[in-house]
Amino acid sequence: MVANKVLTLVLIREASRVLLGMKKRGFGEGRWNGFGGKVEKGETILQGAIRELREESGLQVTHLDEVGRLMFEFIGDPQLLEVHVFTGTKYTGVPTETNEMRPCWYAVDKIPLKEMWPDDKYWFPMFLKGSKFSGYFKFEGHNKILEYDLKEVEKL
Ligand SMILES: Nc1nc(SCCc2ccccc2)c2[nH]cnc2n1
Repeated sequence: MVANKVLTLVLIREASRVLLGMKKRGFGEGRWNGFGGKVEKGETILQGAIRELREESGLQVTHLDEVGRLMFEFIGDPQLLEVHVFTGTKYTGVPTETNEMRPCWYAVDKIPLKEMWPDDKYWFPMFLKGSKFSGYFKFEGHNKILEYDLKEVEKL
């Protein structure tokens, strides 16, 4: 039994816009997404989220709220991805392009869902409403969802 791979995903939000990054290489390349990645040994999931945000966007935050938990299964890969989704509104710094990500602000009614992971169109509306959510998506490759379940939750 392979342990889950724990990942973070940070969505910085202002009143009517969300900061996304275009992934320039690696997992999810060519898609807009929040900022995130692997949680390293010796750091908490929250510390990993804060670190990845800083490394990938240049933004510094002192507080993030966990708003979602998403599990991803990719057919043929025994390791499940366990993605902890965070949001924050108070930050310092200016969104800066890195070799990983090209940041861009998107109005909440113009989220580029067609250029994002296919599961995002199911849970992003819950995120925008300020709900907490928990979901599981089974993928074949990186573009086809074979099955999923997703629910809004009171508590993660
Ligand atoms: N939105 C979204 N994100 C991810 S991975 C997020 C975590 C991550 C991992 C590696 C580098 C950067 C960020 C997904 N996987 C499958 N569907 C998905 N949807």
